[in-house]
Amino acid sequence: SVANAPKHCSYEDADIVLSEWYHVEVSGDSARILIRTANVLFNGLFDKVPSTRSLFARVNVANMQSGEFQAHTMRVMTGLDELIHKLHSPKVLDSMLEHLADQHAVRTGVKNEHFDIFRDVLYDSLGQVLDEYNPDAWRSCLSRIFYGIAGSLP
Ligand code: HEM
Repeated sequence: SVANAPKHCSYEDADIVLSEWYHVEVSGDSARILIRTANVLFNGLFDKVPSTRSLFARVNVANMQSGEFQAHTMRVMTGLDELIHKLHSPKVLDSMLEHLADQHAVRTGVKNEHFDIFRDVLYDSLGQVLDEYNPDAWRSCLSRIFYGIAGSLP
């Protein structure tokens, strides 16, 4: 709804997010960090709304260590990484968000509220993932991203 429309992700906010995210990318261990983070996010979602687990049956959520589920989590996290990298290019970002919105809209049972939960778990996890974490900048830019993907979901 309009009431949930995101705060502006300013150029300066995007700079902060990009430089703090850069730490993950140069760590030399980014794939593992991203998979671990994604598992925290999905476990957080499954704990709060257990019925969402079944949405990931196709990617073998029954075994979260499996290659299928890890490949899924890498698709999600590289997707997020690509979005973060486009925070300075709003037009490109919007078209990527639109594409992701379409990809999620076709998955019956995926709801806007699931993204709110996922987002809040992400806010809580970033402090452990990042060396430096400026929550205001991340909130301002991630709310733009989450609104773009999930704003039109039921
Ligand atoms: C930052 C947040 C997220 C990003 C960037 C993201 C990105 C993606 C991407 C790139 C795919 C693969 C699309 C494809 O190949 O068709 C995907 C699949 C999917 N996503 Fe998300 N996602 C996010 C959050 C969520 C959340 C919160 C849900 C909640 C239920 C969700 C549900 C799904 C489902 C059900 C699939 C299909 C899994 C399958 O392959 O069977 N996603 N997502």
